[in-house]
Amino acid sequence: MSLLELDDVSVTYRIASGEVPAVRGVSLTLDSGAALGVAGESGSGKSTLAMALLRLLPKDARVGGRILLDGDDVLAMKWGRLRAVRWAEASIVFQGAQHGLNPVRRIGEQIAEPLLVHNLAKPDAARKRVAELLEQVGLPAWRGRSYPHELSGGQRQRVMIAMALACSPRLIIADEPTTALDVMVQAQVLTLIKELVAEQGISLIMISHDLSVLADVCDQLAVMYAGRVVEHGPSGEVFHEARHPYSRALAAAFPTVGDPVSRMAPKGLGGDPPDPMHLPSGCSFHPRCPVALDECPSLDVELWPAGPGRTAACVHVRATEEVG
Ligand SMILES: Nc1ncnc2c1ncn2[C@@H]1O[C@H](COP(=O)(O)OP(=O)(O)OP(=O)(O)O)[C@@H](O)[C@H]1O
Repeated sequence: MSLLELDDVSVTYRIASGEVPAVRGVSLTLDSGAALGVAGESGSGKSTLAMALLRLLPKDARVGGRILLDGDDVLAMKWGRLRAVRWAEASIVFQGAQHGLNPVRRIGEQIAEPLLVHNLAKPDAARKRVAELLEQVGLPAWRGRSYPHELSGGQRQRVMIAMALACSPRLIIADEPTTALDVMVQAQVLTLIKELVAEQGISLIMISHDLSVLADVCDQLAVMYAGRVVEHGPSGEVFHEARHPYSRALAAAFPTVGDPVSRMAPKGLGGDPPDPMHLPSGCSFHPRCPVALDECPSLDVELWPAGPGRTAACVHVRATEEVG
């Protein structure tokens, strides 16, 4: 059984001027110990999807479809069960660690908190576990007595990872975990995440707009555009031989891990991502697509088979696979 199964998941935000369909019909699975990367430009729905997984969305968000964590229906969970699942079974590392830490409490107390709150350790055992966790993320145990402002950005992000690991979750969701860091520190934190996944058998969902970072860390990649998955498959293949023109543009935008141009629009793509309240007809990507056909504005796109273990939502893929 998969650790996580998303079946036709959609998220719509209700705002004063109408409804924002931020995530549309996403179906994905994640096996135990596997790492899935979710890529896409700003606004493609990546963070909304991540937050939906642990029901962390604001009240104005309506979630549809099914999210199964170890066979348990997350959307139907009672509050008490959901609290236990967060941290103890699955935890999230957000970007910009400085905002996730309490500035007036010592690092060690903050790492110990989930252990104590979930009754997973008594204070003495929690102290030992904090020292162990700090070492695991490459920080000396005495750092537990520091305050967040005494640490660098990279060290703070390591602390956030230690917090996420505290209750030994089976799944970590990392939302742009290295975006706020400089290139060298970014590479160190990525290496740490890779080691944790490989050595501790933790499953990972990593979100980034940088396909090269995801390809480096993850086994599988899902590329999102305008709330939909437009390509999915083994990460090396999606990165090096993308079948969807949008994934190709994303891959070309980030040739090396940690490229500082990472906030720029994908190379070769004109225009901006569409406003979700006014999505283009047919394939949402057609107004920016360099290989669009006359039929694309009225095409009913879906994820078509694009080779072994791969799918892509592009008319060219459908045509090739039909012929092949
Ligand atoms: N609370 C909210 N209320 C209304 N709309 C929202 C809300 N949060 C996000 N959105 C909209 O949902 C869409 C998806 O946003 P989301 O933050 O999930 O994208 P993203 O791919 O994670 O982008 P980024 O990389 O910039 O974080 C965007 O159009 C965004 O404006």
